[in-house]
Amino acid sequence: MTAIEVRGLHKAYGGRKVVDGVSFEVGEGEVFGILGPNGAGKTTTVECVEGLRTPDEGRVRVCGYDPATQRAEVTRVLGVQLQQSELQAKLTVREALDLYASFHERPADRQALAERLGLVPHLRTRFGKLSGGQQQRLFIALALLGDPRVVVLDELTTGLDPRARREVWSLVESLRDTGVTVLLVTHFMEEAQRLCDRIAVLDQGRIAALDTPEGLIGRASAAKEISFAANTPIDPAALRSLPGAVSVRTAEGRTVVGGTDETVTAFVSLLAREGVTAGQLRVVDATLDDAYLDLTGTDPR
Ligand SMILES: Nc1ncnc2c1ncn2[C@@H]1O[C@H](COP(=O)(O)OP(=O)(O)OP(=O)(O)O)[C@@H](O)[C@H]1O
Repeated sequence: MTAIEVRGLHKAYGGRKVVDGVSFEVGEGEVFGILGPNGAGKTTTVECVEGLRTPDEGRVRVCGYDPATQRAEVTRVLGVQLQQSELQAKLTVREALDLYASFHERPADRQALAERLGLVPHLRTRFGKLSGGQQQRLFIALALLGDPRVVVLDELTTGLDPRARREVWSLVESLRDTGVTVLLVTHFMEEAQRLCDRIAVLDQGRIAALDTPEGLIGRASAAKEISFAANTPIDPAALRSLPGAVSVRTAEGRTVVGGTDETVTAFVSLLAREGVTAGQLRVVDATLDDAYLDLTGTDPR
């Protein structure tokens, strides 16, 4: 079943189009990522899904309900991660859980949720005294209080240290295991690659690509990168003419050739033929970063 449907979504601010014909569907139980440079229209898109913005044009449905006109129904099925500033510093974790539970007709079991998210030792701690990772765990708990079928997480791990980020990732993985559908907006490639079943890359209000992480990586112009420091110079033209080679550049005394498996084999033969020794030779596979850069021409960080 389709959990989220977005079809032909358009939104402009003051005559400037920021979402320009975005369409995607998220299946039940899927973790769907939205990636894109600053200002690409990611938040505007998810805010239309949440019912916080009204589309100028297009169809948006969450579990079959229209967020613009069926707010009560959408609130029952959708959980939204709050932004940090929306909680008062003096509110304790328990008070926050009680307050947000009161917004729902049939709230989830607060104690079980607190246990699942490791919040039990912090129930009496004020929000302002929680670490960044603990605050994010509380935001996830609040998003889950209505026992939602769909959760929207927008830049969930921005500002967290690597350990806290990994902790939050495990929580999202455990959400997936319970069959909850997740719409995740992120700037982190590693996060998208690890958590998402499929990813839409948004660029200037349009979907530049929509695929699995592996599918997107396969679209990088160079599937392999050979990097080395040669003991004698190699003619760049010879490297460029290697079969499958798409790029040759030098960086910090090293030469980097982008290409395919075929390029790697031909490169090794070239070294043997020319009697060149390549020091610190490395061959690495393309990553989601490479694919993202090729698709958007911008660095994700
Ligand atoms: N209420 C608003 N009024 C006018 N312009 C807005 C409004 N909200 C967003 N914008 C503009 O619309 C564009 C898209 O913003 P949006 O927040 O959707 O992008 P984003 O992809 O989420 O960006 P970021 O990664 O920086 O959060 C930006 O140029 C932003 O300045």
